[in-house]
Amino acid sequence: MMLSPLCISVGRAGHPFQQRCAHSAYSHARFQQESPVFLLLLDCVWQLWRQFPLALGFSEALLLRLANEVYASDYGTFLCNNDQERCALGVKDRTHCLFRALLRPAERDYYSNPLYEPTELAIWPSVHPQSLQLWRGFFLRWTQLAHHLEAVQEEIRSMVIEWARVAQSSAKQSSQYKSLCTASQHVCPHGALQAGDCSPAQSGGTGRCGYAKHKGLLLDMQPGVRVGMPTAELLGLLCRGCLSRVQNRPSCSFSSWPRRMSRWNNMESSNANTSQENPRVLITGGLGQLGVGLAQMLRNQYGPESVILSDIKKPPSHVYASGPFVYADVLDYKHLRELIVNNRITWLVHYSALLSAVGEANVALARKINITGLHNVLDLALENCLRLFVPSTIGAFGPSSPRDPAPDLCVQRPRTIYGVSKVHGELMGEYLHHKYGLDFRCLRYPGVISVNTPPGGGTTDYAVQIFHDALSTGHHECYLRPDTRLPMMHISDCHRATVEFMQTPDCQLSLRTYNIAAMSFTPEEVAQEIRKHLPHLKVTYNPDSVRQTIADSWPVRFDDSNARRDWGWAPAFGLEELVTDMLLSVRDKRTREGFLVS
Ligand SMILES: NC(=O)c1ccc[n+]([C@@H]2O[C@H](COP(=O)([O-])OP(=O)(O)OC[C@H]3O[C@@H](n4cnc5c(N)ncnc54)[C@H](O)[C@@H]3O)[C@@H](O)[C@H]2O)c1
Ligand SMILES: C[C@@H](O)[C@H](N)C(=O)O
Repeated sequence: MMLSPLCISVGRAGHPFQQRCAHSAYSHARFQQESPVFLLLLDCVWQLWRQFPLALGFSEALLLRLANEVYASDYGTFLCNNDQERCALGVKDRTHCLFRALLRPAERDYYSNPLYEPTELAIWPSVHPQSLQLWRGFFLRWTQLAHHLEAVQEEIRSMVIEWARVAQSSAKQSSQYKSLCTASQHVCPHGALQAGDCSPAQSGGTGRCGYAKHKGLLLDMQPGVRVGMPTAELLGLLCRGCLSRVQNRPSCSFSSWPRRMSRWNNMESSNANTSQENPRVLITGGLGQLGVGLAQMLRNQYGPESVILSDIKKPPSHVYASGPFVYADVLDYKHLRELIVNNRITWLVHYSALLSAVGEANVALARKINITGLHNVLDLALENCLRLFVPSTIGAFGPSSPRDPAPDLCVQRPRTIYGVSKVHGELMGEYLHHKYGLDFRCLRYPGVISVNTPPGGGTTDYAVQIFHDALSTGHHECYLRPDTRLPMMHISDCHRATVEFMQTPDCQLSLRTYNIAAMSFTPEEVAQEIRKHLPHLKVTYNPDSVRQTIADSWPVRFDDSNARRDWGWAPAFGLEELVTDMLLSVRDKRTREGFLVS
């Protein structure tokens, strides 16, 4: 702890403890030199501790102990004004040192912060008056409150110990973990919940399983563990959905939980309820290549009425007949808000965007839809406590990014407005997640290959068109060079990844933005694979400079190991399966629509 030597100095440097507090804060007499400077220091440290509960290695209990010891102590640590006085009186020989006592293992354990996460990063406390709070643990220590503080600390400690124990028996645990963490089975100690959200704390709830993670703390209780009231309160604190209830409870000593969560204090979390029910999903830009199929997959799981497709264009009749559709322009904030409120939306999937090639042709519009539209959606998600999914893309990387493979975290300097807007989306979402707890989730999709809805003007579109050409004219003119390798994915893998990711409990996510990968091929390789079925396919190459430049700046492969590890991502389609499926589906579609099939 660094303090300005001009203001305060601590310990050996010679803070005059005797003058400042010898006559005790409990006495009515006041001497000229008396001043609770050390107490002020402790209060400052407590403010830091409160704003950054994971950043300091000690607990509030240590600060309270020091605050007491400085006025009335069995130890000699705070006696006298300086070393000279202490030597003259033989304080060191005739008394015991408090700090040595505090370093004994039992004491050390007791005063350590079980939530402590070492980090290299500097912490920047807020010094706004509204950020500074009354140190209730000290100033109201004779009231009921203090007892709860201890109880909660004890609960945290025992849960951390329990977690360490459980983590050790990992083989059995990991399979249990996987199965228990699937959304349908996920139940927290407060009652049933899914997808990582939490219902309001209920006293004495019995957890069939319990998962709570708040910034690195994973609490994992065995099925059948009886959870006492303080645990339920604690878990309530650690789970976003419960914050409002618990923080407003006067007996809860954590009423001063970090400021960054204060947004949740003032509102009833809709997720608290909805986590027990099916989500209610709104998809923006839903009539593009990806929206209709995703809606179908979600409707199969949650019922047709639970998913609303929206877009600014007229839906084809089969889409209109398949479930709710509404007109929604992402640039119209008020209307979007009305839709979200009136339909009690809990998940928002934000698909509206101009893709890479179209975006370059109309930068102003791309900026508006991809950035202004995104801001509207982020604000609405935050306001209404929605789980927000925003797709990103291989296009979020640029020529200075590692290309083979591109990891989740690396330099991102895309050269398209599309890519820039996507990086902006990733960063804004993550920022709001870290600052306000927004449940932001983002997958970087590869080029997606589908049959039913044509792609909306991207650089990877050739990989869809080639199948249609192969089955119609037998000739495809490719706008990319034959050796342009890009990550690609079958649409059903893309939808499955999205749904699985959305259902993953918060506690399993170590990132908010993940790469997902399935395969990576060049135009020549996909043509070769198609020729195994249609040997007559002819492909000519006429590279388009805009799209070729874009493709050359993108990764050739994605590293998706984090997605595989954290939430079990695994693609079902490789190139061979993709080609077989695409040829079948395109043939079917063309036949149904009365087109010639070669
Ligand atoms: N398709 C892919 O290969 C791919 C790959 C990576 C990421 N993505 C991302 O997935 C999302 C969906 O992609 P897609 O392929 O379905 O895109 P798409 O271009 O096919 O569809 C986008 C939809 O947004 C709609 N839209 C445009 N302006 C709008 C506005 N103002 N308000 C509401 N809607 C508006 C369009 O009408 C269109 O239906 C996009 O964000 C895209 O960046 C797609
Ligand atoms: C890759 C993806 O973002 C989109 N298909 C595009 O090419 O723009």
